[in-house]
Amino acid sequence: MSERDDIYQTLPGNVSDFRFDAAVARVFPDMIKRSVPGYAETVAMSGIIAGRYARDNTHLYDLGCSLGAVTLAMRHGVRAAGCKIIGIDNSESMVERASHHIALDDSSLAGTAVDVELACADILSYPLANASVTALNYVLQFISPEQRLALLKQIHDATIPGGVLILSEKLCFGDEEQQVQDALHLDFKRANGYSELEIARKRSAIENVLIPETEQAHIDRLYQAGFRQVVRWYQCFNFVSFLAIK
Ligand SMILES: Nc1ncnc2c1ncn2[C@@H]1O[C@H](C[S@+](CC[C@H]([NH3+])C(=O)[O-])CC(=O)[O-])[C@@H](O)[C@H]1O
Ligand SMILES: O=C(O)C(=O)Cc1ccccc1
Repeated sequence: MSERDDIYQTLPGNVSDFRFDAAVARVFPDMIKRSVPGYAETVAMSGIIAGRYARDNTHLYDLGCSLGAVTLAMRHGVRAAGCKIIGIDNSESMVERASHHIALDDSSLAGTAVDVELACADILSYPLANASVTALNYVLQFISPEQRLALLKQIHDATIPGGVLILSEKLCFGDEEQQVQDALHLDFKRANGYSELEIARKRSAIENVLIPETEQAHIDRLYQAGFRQVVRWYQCFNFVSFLAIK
Protein backbone atom coordinates (compact mmCIF):
# COMPACT_ATOMS: atom_id res chain seq x y z
CA MET A 1 0.00 0.00 0.00
CA SER A 2 1.14 3.54 -0.66
CA GLU A 3 1.93 5.95 2.13
CA ARG A 4 -0.34 8.76 3.23
CA ASP A 5 0.01 12.10 1.45
CA ASP A 6 1.18 14.53 4.12
CA ILE A 7 3.30 16.67 1.78
CA TYR A 8 1.50 19.95 2.45
CA GLN A 9 1.20 19.24 6.18
CA THR A 10 4.90 19.06 6.76
CA LEU A 11 6.27 21.42 4.14
CA PRO A 12 7.94 24.44 5.76
CA GLY A 13 7.54 28.07 4.66
CA ASN A 14 6.75 29.10 1.11
CA VAL A 15 5.07 26.71 -1.26
CA SER A 16 6.99 26.15 -4.50
CA ASP A 17 5.53 24.97 -7.80
CA PHE A 18 4.26 21.40 -7.78
CA ARG A 19 6.65 18.79 -9.26
CA PHE A 20 6.35 15.04 -9.76
CA ASP A 21 9.44 14.32 -7.65
CA ALA A 22 10.41 11.40 -5.39
CA ALA A 23 8.30 12.69 -2.45
CA VAL A 24 5.17 12.87 -4.64
CA ALA A 25 5.86 9.51 -6.30
CA ARG A 26 6.05 7.87 -2.86
CA VAL A 27 2.55 9.00 -1.82
CA PHE A 28 1.02 9.27 -5.30
CA PRO A 29 -1.76 6.62 -5.12
CA ASP A 30 -3.05 8.15 -1.87
CA MET A 31 -2.69 11.72 -3.17
CA ILE A 32 -4.57 11.19 -6.41
CA LYS A 33 -7.33 9.09 -4.83
CA ARG A 34 -7.99 11.78 -2.17
CA SER A 35 -7.69 14.69 -4.65
CA VAL A 36 -9.37 13.66 -7.89
CA PRO A 37 -13.03 12.68 -7.66
CA GLY A 38 -13.69 9.76 -10.01
CA TYR A 39 -10.02 8.79 -10.43
CA ALA A 40 -10.58 5.09 -9.58
CA GLU A 41 -13.45 4.88 -12.07
CA THR A 42 -11.50 6.40 -14.96
CA VAL A 43 -8.65 3.97 -14.32
CA ALA A 44 -10.95 0.94 -14.11
CA MET A 45 -12.93 1.94 -17.21
CA SER A 46 -9.74 2.38 -19.24
CA GLY A 47 -9.53 -1.41 -18.95
CA ILE A 48 -13.06 -1.81 -20.31
CA ILE A 49 -12.36 0.67 -23.12
CA ALA A 50 -9.11 -1.14 -23.99
CA GLY A 51 -11.08 -4.40 -24.14
CA ARG A 52 -13.37 -2.97 -26.81
CA TYR A 53 -10.95 -0.89 -28.89
CA ALA A 54 -7.58 -2.68 -28.77
CA ARG A 55 -6.83 -4.46 -32.05
CA ASP A 56 -4.49 -7.40 -32.71
CA ASN A 57 -0.81 -6.47 -33.13
CA THR A 58 -1.16 -2.81 -32.16
CA HIS A 59 0.24 -0.53 -29.46
CA LEU A 60 -1.61 0.89 -26.47
CA TYR A 61 -0.02 4.02 -24.99
CA ASP A 62 -0.33 5.31 -21.43
CA LEU A 63 1.07 8.84 -21.77
CA GLY A 64 2.03 10.37 -18.41
CA CYS A 65 1.64 6.93 -16.84
CA SER A 66 2.83 7.88 -13.30
CA LEU A 67 2.86 4.55 -11.42
CA GLY A 68 1.20 2.66 -14.28
CA ALA A 69 -2.36 2.36 -12.95
CA VAL A 70 -3.89 2.75 -16.43
CA THR A 71 -1.19 0.56 -18.00
CA LEU A 72 -2.21 -2.26 -15.65
CA ALA A 73 -5.96 -1.71 -16.10
CA MET A 74 -5.51 -1.83 -19.88
CA ARG A 75 -3.28 -4.91 -19.61
CA HIS A 76 -6.03 -6.72 -17.71
CA GLY A 77 -8.74 -5.54 -20.11
CA VAL A 78 -7.14 -6.22 -23.50
CA ARG A 79 -8.63 -9.16 -25.39
CA ALA A 80 -6.78 -8.68 -28.69
CA ALA A 81 -3.62 -10.70 -29.44
CA GLY A 82 -0.06 -9.49 -29.94
CA CYS A 83 -0.56 -6.09 -28.30
CA LYS A 84 2.11 -4.08 -26.54
CA ILE A 85 1.40 -1.41 -23.91
CA ILE A 86 3.88 1.44 -23.67
CA GLY A 87 3.82 3.60 -20.52
CA ILE A 88 5.70 6.89 -20.73
CA ASP A 89 6.46 9.45 -18.03
CA ASN A 90 9.20 12.07 -17.70
CA SER A 91 9.47 11.70 -13.90
CA GLU A 92 12.26 9.24 -13.10
CA SER A 93 10.82 8.56 -9.65
CA MET A 94 7.45 7.65 -11.17
CA VAL A 95 8.92 5.35 -13.83
CA GLU A 96 11.15 3.59 -11.33
CA ARG A 97 8.21 2.87 -9.04
CA ALA A 98 6.00 1.94 -11.98
CA SER A 99 8.52 -0.72 -13.02
CA HIS A 100 8.10 -2.42 -9.62
CA HIS A 101 4.30 -2.45 -10.01
CA ILE A 102 4.61 -3.97 -13.50
CA ALA A 103 7.10 -6.58 -12.26
CA LEU A 104 4.68 -7.65 -9.50
CA ASP A 105 1.90 -7.91 -12.06
CA ASP A 106 4.21 -9.89 -14.41
CA SER A 107 4.78 -12.51 -11.75
CA SER A 108 1.06 -12.88 -11.00
CA LEU A 109 0.09 -13.18 -14.70
CA ALA A 110 3.11 -15.28 -15.76
CA GLY A 111 3.03 -16.40 -19.41
CA THR A 112 -0.38 -14.90 -20.26
CA ALA A 113 0.67 -11.28 -19.78
CA VAL A 114 0.40 -8.62 -22.48
CA ASP A 115 3.85 -7.07 -23.07
CA VAL A 116 4.50 -3.83 -21.20
CA GLU A 117 7.35 -1.42 -21.84
CA LEU A 118 8.09 1.68 -19.76
CA ALA A 119 10.00 4.74 -20.94
CA CYS A 120 11.23 7.76 -19.03
CA ALA A 121 10.69 10.39 -21.70
CA ASP A 122 8.84 13.56 -22.64
CA ILE A 123 5.54 12.63 -24.28
CA LEU A 124 5.86 15.72 -26.49
CA SER A 125 8.76 14.20 -28.39
CA TYR A 126 8.17 10.46 -28.06
CA PRO A 127 7.51 8.75 -31.42
CA LEU A 128 4.07 7.10 -31.45
CA ALA A 129 2.89 4.58 -34.06
CA ASN A 130 0.29 1.87 -34.72
CA ALA A 131 -1.89 2.91 -31.75
CA SER A 132 -5.31 1.42 -31.17
CA VAL A 133 -5.81 2.92 -27.68
CA THR A 134 -4.00 5.88 -26.11
CA ALA A 135 -4.68 7.22 -22.62
CA LEU A 136 -3.95 10.74 -21.40
CA ASN A 137 -5.34 10.31 -17.90
CA TYR A 138 -5.10 13.73 -16.17
CA VAL A 139 -1.93 14.63 -18.07
CA LEU A 140 -2.80 17.18 -20.80
CA GLN A 141 -3.60 19.65 -18.00
CA PHE A 142 0.13 19.72 -17.14
CA ILE A 143 1.22 20.41 -20.74
CA SER A 144 1.49 24.07 -21.70
CA PRO A 145 -1.68 25.12 -23.55
CA GLU A 146 0.25 26.13 -26.71
CA GLN A 147 1.58 22.58 -27.06
CA ARG A 148 -1.69 20.73 -26.49
CA LEU A 149 -3.02 20.73 -30.07
CA ALA A 150 0.27 19.50 -31.53
CA LEU A 151 0.31 16.60 -29.05
CA LEU A 152 -3.28 15.61 -29.86
CA LYS A 153 -2.47 15.76 -33.60
CA GLN A 154 0.52 13.45 -33.08
CA ILE A 155 -1.70 11.03 -31.18
CA HIS A 156 -4.40 11.23 -33.85
CA ASP A 157 -1.90 10.64 -36.66
CA ALA A 158 -0.41 7.61 -34.84
CA THR A 159 -3.86 6.05 -34.27
CA ILE A 160 -5.30 3.37 -36.57
CA PRO A 161 -8.79 3.97 -38.06
CA GLY A 162 -11.37 3.18 -35.38
CA GLY A 163 -8.78 3.60 -32.63
CA VAL A 164 -9.33 5.86 -29.63
CA LEU A 165 -7.88 8.40 -27.25
CA ILE A 166 -9.08 8.42 -23.63
CA LEU A 167 -8.67 12.00 -22.34
CA SER A 168 -9.32 12.72 -18.65
CA GLU A 169 -8.96 16.27 -17.36
CA LYS A 170 -9.80 18.78 -14.68
CA LEU A 171 -12.28 21.31 -16.10
CA CYS A 172 -12.92 24.99 -15.57
CA PHE A 173 -16.33 26.61 -16.05
CA GLY A 174 -18.15 29.92 -16.32
CA ASP A 175 -18.31 31.83 -13.00
CA GLU A 176 -21.57 30.43 -11.66
CA GLU A 177 -20.84 26.76 -12.31
CA GLN A 178 -17.21 27.25 -11.22
CA GLN A 179 -18.40 28.22 -7.73
CA VAL A 180 -20.58 25.13 -7.41
CA GLN A 181 -17.93 22.74 -8.74
CA ASP A 182 -15.14 24.29 -6.63
CA ALA A 183 -17.21 24.00 -3.47
CA LEU A 184 -17.95 20.33 -4.16
CA HIS A 185 -14.31 19.58 -4.97
CA LEU A 186 -13.25 21.29 -1.73
CA ASP A 187 -15.78 19.24 0.22
CA PHE A 188 -14.40 16.10 -1.44
CA LYS A 189 -10.86 16.97 -0.28
CA ARG A 190 -12.08 17.80 3.25
CA ALA A 191 -14.04 14.56 3.43
CA ASN A 192 -10.82 12.75 2.48
CA GLY A 193 -8.96 14.21 5.45
CA TYR A 194 -7.12 17.19 3.96
CA SER A 195 -6.98 20.27 6.23
CA GLU A 196 -7.76 23.80 5.06
CA LEU A 197 -4.03 24.58 5.18
CA GLU A 198 -3.08 21.57 3.07
CA ILE A 199 -5.80 22.43 0.55
CA ALA A 200 -4.67 26.06 0.32
CA ARG A 201 -0.98 25.14 -0.07
CA LYS A 202 -1.69 22.54 -2.75
CA ARG A 203 -3.90 25.04 -4.58
CA SER A 204 -1.07 27.55 -4.72
CA ALA A 205 1.50 24.87 -5.71
CA ILE A 206 -0.55 23.74 -8.72
CA GLU A 207 -1.80 27.20 -9.76
CA ASN A 208 0.73 27.74 -12.55
CA VAL A 209 1.33 24.06 -13.25
CA LEU A 210 -2.12 22.49 -13.74
CA ILE A 211 -4.04 24.62 -16.24
CA PRO A 212 -7.63 23.43 -16.69
CA GLU A 213 -9.79 24.34 -19.69
CA THR A 214 -13.50 24.25 -20.42
CA GLU A 215 -15.26 21.17 -21.73
CA GLN A 216 -15.95 23.00 -25.02
CA ALA A 217 -12.27 23.91 -25.49
CA HIS A 218 -11.35 20.23 -25.14
CA ILE A 219 -14.06 19.02 -27.50
CA ASP A 220 -13.18 21.65 -30.13
CA ARG A 221 -9.47 20.77 -29.93
CA LEU A 222 -10.10 17.02 -30.24
CA TYR A 223 -12.07 17.63 -33.47
CA GLN A 224 -9.38 20.04 -34.67
CA ALA A 225 -6.79 17.32 -34.11
CA GLY A 226 -8.79 15.15 -36.53
CA PHE A 227 -10.88 12.82 -34.35
CA ARG A 228 -14.28 12.11 -35.98
CA GLN A 229 -16.33 11.54 -32.82
CA VAL A 230 -15.97 12.75 -29.24
CA VAL A 231 -18.01 11.19 -26.43
CA ARG A 232 -17.98 12.50 -22.88
CA TRP A 233 -18.34 9.18 -21.09
CA TYR A 234 -17.73 10.31 -17.48
CA GLN A 235 -17.77 13.32 -15.20
CA CYS A 236 -17.47 13.64 -11.43
CA PHE A 237 -17.66 17.27 -10.25
CA ASN A 238 -14.88 19.18 -12.05
CA PHE A 239 -13.12 16.13 -13.53
CA VAL A 240 -14.17 14.73 -16.89
CA SER A 241 -13.23 11.94 -19.26
CA PHE A 242 -13.73 11.88 -23.04
CA LEU A 243 -13.40 9.14 -25.59
CA ALA A 244 -12.17 10.51 -28.93
CA ILE A 245 -12.58 8.11 -31.86
CA LYS A 246 -10.58 8.28 -35.11
N1 LIG B 1 5.77 16.23 -20.81
C1 LIG B 1 5.55 15.13 -20.09
N2 LIG B 1 6.05 13.95 -20.51
C2 LIG B 1 5.87 12.82 -19.79
N3 LIG B 1 5.16 12.78 -18.63
C3 LIG B 1 4.65 13.94 -18.18
C4 LIG B 1 4.81 15.16 -18.87
N4 LIG B 1 4.19 16.15 -18.16
C5 LIG B 1 3.66 15.56 -17.06
N5 LIG B 1 3.93 14.23 -17.06
C6 LIG B 1 3.55 13.23 -16.07
O1 LIG B 1 2.13 13.19 -16.04
C7 LIG B 1 1.73 12.62 -14.79
C8 LIG B 1 0.45 13.32 -14.31
S1 LIG B 1 -0.48 12.39 -13.17
C9 LIG B 1 -1.10 11.12 -14.25
C10 LIG B 1 -1.86 10.02 -13.58
C11 LIG B 1 -1.80 8.71 -14.32
N6 LIG B 1 -2.05 8.86 -15.76
C12 LIG B 1 -2.77 7.74 -13.71
O2 LIG B 1 -3.83 7.53 -14.29
O3 LIG B 1 -2.45 7.22 -12.63
C13 LIG B 1 -1.91 13.32 -12.91
C14 LIG B 1 -2.00 14.05 -11.65
O4 LIG B 1 -1.11 13.88 -10.81
O5 LIG B 1 -3.01 14.82 -11.47
C15 LIG B 1 2.90 12.74 -13.84
O6 LIG B 1 3.41 11.48 -13.48
C16 LIG B 1 3.92 13.55 -14.64
O7 LIG B 1 5.27 13.20 -14.36
O1 LIG C 1 -6.87 19.68 -8.79
C1 LIG C 1 -6.47 19.52 -7.63
O2 LIG C 1 -6.86 20.22 -6.68
C2 LIG C 1 -5.52 18.45 -7.39
O3 LIG C 1 -5.09 18.30 -6.28
C3 LIG C 1 -5.14 17.60 -8.58
C4 LIG C 1 -3.82 16.94 -8.47
C5 LIG C 1 -3.75 15.62 -8.07
C6 LIG C 1 -2.52 14.99 -7.98
C7 LIG C 1 -1.36 15.69 -8.30
C8 LIG C 1 -1.44 17.02 -8.71
C9 LIG C 1 -2.68 17.63 -8.80
